[in-house]
Amino acid sequence: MDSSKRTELSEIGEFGLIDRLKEFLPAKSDKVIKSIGDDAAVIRTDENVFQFISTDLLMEGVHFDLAYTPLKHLGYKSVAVNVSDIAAMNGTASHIVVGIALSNRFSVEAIEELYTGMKLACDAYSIDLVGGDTTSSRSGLGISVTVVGEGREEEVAYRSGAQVNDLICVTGDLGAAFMGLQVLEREKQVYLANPEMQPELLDKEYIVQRQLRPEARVDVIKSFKTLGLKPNAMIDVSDGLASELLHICKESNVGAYIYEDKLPIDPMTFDTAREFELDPLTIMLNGGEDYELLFTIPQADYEKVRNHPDISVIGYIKSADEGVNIYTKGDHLVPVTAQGWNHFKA
Ligand SMILES: Nc1ncnc2c1ncn2[C@@H]1O[C@H](COP(=O)(O)OP(=O)(O)OP(=O)(O)O)[C@@H](O)[C@H]1O
Ligand SMILES: Cc1ncc(C[n+]2csc(CCOP(=O)(O)O)c2C)c(N)n1
Ligand SMILES: [Mg+2]
Repeated sequence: MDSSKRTELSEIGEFGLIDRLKEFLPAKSDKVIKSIGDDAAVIRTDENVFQFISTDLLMEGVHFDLAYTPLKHLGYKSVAVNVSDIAAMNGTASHIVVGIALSNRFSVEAIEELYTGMKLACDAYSIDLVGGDTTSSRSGLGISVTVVGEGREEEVAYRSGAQVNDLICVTGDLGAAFMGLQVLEREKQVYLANPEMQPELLDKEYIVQRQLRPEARVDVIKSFKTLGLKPNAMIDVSDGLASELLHICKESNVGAYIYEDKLPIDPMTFDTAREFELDPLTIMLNGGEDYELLFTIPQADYEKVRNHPDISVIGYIKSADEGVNIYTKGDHLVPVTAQGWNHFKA
């Protein structure tokens, strides 16, 4: 690392920074099967049992706004987003440790509310919270969760495993969490302008809940086992479909074609996007925080997913020289660019 030169974080963005750290920190032990660069690190523990480790930090003002985020939901979400990274490896989460940075603006009851949400998530995902760290903060609430899990060697799905001609699949629907956030921000502004006004959230329940209390798709991971399906590559959608597809293509050294008319969107997300004069396609591609799974499977496995209610086939893996493109409804072929969430990028 050249420390005589000053490079702005905004020049390289979050992913450029991670690439540099990855170069700087090659793994020493041959037990490290996958170091920096996937949804979780993969460590060999036993002959064919692999352990996963991943961590996610949630910062007030960046990841949540306490003006409209109930602490119980926040506790649930901070666990769910971590479990999601283990699911993205086709693994099973087992334990978490939790660090919290607090100011004395929080009461003991408020912190118990946060932990009630975490406990609910631990129960829902059958994991145990086994430790953590507590510190004071002068700049808002911070929640750091580290999760460990495991999986069998032959079942692990890396970002790097996509093969030319694979089908590209995504679970659930896209863009709902982003539109939920827009609604919450709008209601916050209305409230600030006139505290007498009641928030109008009743008809937006689904998308608001997708923002405040997302679920990790462990249900889909379980159904892979029942279906006898092992994705060639997988990632969870935290920064937006476009960004995650580009990660899979970069790591697998392949290209991709996806189809706008195959992308799954809930009618409430679509209608709310229109209400906000936003393009539903942009929201589906770049919204972020969906915590759905994006994965690729061999074409021979099509029958296994064809009638699955929670899986959409959205395109094909192509060779790298074909690029990563989307066929829009007007039949235009447009390059997919990552305009989703990227810490530091303007
Ligand atoms: N500060 C860091 N130091 C070392 N490795 C890092 C750092 N930040 C991220 N990484 C690693 O970079 C890879 C990609 O991280 P990233 O946070 O983009 O993935 P993710 O956890 O799937 O996404 P998200 O944070 O949106 O859930 C992971 O292997 C992660 O462990
Ligand atoms: C108050 C507030 N502002 C913005 C957002 C949106 N947001 C924050 S982090 C992130 C991507 C995932 O983060 P990471 O990559 O760190 O896991 C997104 C889409 C929000 N939820 N709340
Ligand atoms: Mg991830």
